[in-house]
Amino acid sequence: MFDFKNFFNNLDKTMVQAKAWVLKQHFEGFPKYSDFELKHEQLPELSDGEVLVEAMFLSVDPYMWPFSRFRMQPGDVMIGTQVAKVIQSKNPEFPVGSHVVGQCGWRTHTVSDGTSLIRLLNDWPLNVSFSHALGAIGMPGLTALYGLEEVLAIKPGETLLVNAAAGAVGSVVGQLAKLKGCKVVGSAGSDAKVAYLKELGFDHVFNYKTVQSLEEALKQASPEGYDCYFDNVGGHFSSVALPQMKCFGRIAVCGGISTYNNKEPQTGPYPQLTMIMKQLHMEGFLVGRWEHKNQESLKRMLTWLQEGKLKCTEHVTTGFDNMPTAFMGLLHGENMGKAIIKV
Ligand SMILES: NC(=O)C1=CN([C@@H]2O[C@H](COP(=O)(O)OP(=O)(O)OC[C@H]3O[C@@H](n4cnc5c(N)ncnc54)[C@H](OP(=O)(O)O)[C@@H]3O)[C@@H](O)[C@H]2O)C=CC1
Ligand SMILES: CCCCC/C=C\CC(=O)/C=C/C=C/C=C\[C@@H](O)CCCC(=O)O
Repeated sequence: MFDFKNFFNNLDKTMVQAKAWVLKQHFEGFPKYSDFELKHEQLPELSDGEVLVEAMFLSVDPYMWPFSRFRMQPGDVMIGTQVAKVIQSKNPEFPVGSHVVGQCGWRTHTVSDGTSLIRLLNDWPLNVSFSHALGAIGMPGLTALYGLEEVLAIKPGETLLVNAAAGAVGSVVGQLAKLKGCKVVGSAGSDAKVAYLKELGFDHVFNYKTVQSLEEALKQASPEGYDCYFDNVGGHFSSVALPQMKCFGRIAVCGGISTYNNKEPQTGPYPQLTMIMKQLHMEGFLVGRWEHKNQESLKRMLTWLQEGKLKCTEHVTTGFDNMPTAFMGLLHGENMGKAIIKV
């Protein structure tokens, strides 16, 4: 006689209840709560080679806006990276209790076959939060490092301008530039962020939302202009910053967050004449271009962190159900440092 009671009892134990945030419809302008939908799902028992990971920390990033438009369809689970713990395993490379970082999306639990999507966080220092694998010791930190070294090739004594400077990428950009012996000018959207950046050692910082004139603020910060510009914001800010570049200046186009929420494309002064007259070099980049360097680069970043040369600040939102809130908060500039969700 088949023991249905035992079967269903065991079935519940092996089938994990997971939650996932899906994109209900594409964002039109600034994201709204109604653009997201929380789904519940039962995950199947593991097959050989698979692991079940449970999210500990999840990242919200600006790229999720543009990437959702180009990489996702309504109904897809929101893209994103998380730090997770292996809670069930049929893959000897990922023992239960190990920690991973992976592009699992906005999910509480994920079944993975252990391929490229997840990476073991082996030998992670006990005194360093795993969450930093989503920030300074992860994709944003690498973005800062590669933008400075590979794109700008910044040299000691040069003057760097960085906007969104109190954020995950910008705050690392400024600190690394200081380590490289540069003068660093940063902009951010609150007085608290300005104070934080001055504590980090930025030479000059201003609140772009409250200055009388952005042009004057840039001139006062560096009357002789800028050798390098690490652009996270684009739009009007960059239109004003470009004419203040020194001749042969270099611009790393990292992001354009001032434009992501626009329903209509922004138009502004065209850069060509300024670029010709000042013989500027402007280069867009994606952090994945140097993936082959990530292992050595992450070791360098971790060393600077442990030596106290790199400070990592996080803006923590608690609760998986608050992911849309954290994401929209990021786009509103509510975060100082790396925006993460602690489950
Ligand atoms: N090219 C690449 O490979 C990568 C690019 N990026 C880009 O780098 C930039 C920074 O990313 P990240 O550090 O993760 O994010 P941040 O942690 O810096 O958070 C975003 C910040 O952008 C600022 N911001 C938001 N909306 C606007 C606006 N309308 N105008 C001006 N500033 C705004 C806010 O700070 P504030 O208080 O200053 O307004 C906000 O805190 C983004 O543009 C992102 O797309 C990130 C990773 C990889
Ligand atoms: C496809 C349009 C790209 C527009 C670029 C906009 C912003 C730049 C930016 O923020 C880039 C971020 C890059 C992140 C890279 C790696 C990952 O952690 C995200 C991977 C997402 C994916 O590939 O699915």
